[in-house]
Amino acid sequence: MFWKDSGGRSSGGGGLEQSGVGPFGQVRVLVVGDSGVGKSSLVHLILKGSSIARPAQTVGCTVGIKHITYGSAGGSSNNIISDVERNFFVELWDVSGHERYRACRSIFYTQINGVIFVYDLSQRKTKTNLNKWAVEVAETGTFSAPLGSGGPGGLPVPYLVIANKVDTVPIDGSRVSSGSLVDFARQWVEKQGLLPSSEELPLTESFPGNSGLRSAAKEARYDKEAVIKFFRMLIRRRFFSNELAAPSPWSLTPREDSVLPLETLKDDVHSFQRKSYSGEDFMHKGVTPMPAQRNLAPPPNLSPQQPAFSLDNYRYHRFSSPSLPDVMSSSRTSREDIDV
Ligand SMILES: Nc1nc2c(ncn2[C@@H]2O[C@H](COP(=O)(O)OP(=O)(O)OP(=O)(O)O)[C@@H](O)[C@H]2O)c(=O)[nH]1
Repeated sequence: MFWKDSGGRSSGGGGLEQSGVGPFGQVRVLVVGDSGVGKSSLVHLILKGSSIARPAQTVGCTVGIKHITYGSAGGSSNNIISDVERNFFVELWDVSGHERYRACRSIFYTQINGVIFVYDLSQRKTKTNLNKWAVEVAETGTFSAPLGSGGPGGLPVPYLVIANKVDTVPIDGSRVSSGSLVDFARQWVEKQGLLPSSEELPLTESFPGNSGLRSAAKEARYDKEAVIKFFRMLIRRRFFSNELAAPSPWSLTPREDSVLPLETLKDDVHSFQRKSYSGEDFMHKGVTPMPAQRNLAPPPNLSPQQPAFSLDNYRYHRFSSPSLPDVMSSSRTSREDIDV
């Protein structure tokens, strides 16, 4: 079988709700990146809440389904939509990074709502290769609820960049050998003290936005809350927003220091689902921002599109609790005309 559904059944394009409890709709998220960076391990972690010891190499594409609720159980009675927590499915399309599927994998790039780019923190080449992935998806894919402005390679949907295998990088920040000549040169230059930061060395085809999330899928560590928020943002855009053409809140330029703290997270989906969208929730479990994260002025640049998640993005995005009623009170939309 060229691809398999590993997690359940999708509800289709949406609107299948029955008395507020049935599935309401689905969003589709592509998970792409070079072979071996840990996509399947990460998807397994997102779906099951645990690591997988020996993931099989993906054949073509594997589709997993994550159940998410969206809405407020304690919503105001003046607001019909926010009174109900609705059920959604997030389809995670884990596309094989192996070269043998290059010619045909674009068949999986259909009606995409968002993209998760994964690279291996110890293999710099896998990061620079994300450009190629972005171009491939942008040029050959079809999209649902596209953005007004394009991201890397012209990608017209929100995206998230996850640097996996953080466990392979020494805590002091020095890099492990990647086997790449560019990395070797970078390490040499850094040792000479010629660069203030390793990220300053220009790389051809460097992927936009050096920040993003870090994970160690093998050790079951990732920023679960941020990933769930990404999914919820996609749900909001797909089903509850009329503002596709507006400047996107996730187009703000992230800062270098916006990588989120790693935590070992237990699978507490249900308790998380009951949380509100307050900005405080984003300050993960009492972790306060670094001094440099508190006082900076908002980044000025609104384009091109940048990864959806950074602390900056959370400060300005529309998930904050004051904006939620607006979102939820907007009529159901317009988005259904682009159903799969
Ligand atoms: N050290 C370490 N190894 C990891 C981590 N995540 C995944 N791996 C290992 O990396 C290898 C490849 O992982 P996969 O999840 O199959 O990678 P993939 O990106 O899905 O690969 P393809 O299916 O070929 O596209 C496996 O041996 C994993 O156990 C991690 O966080 N740290």
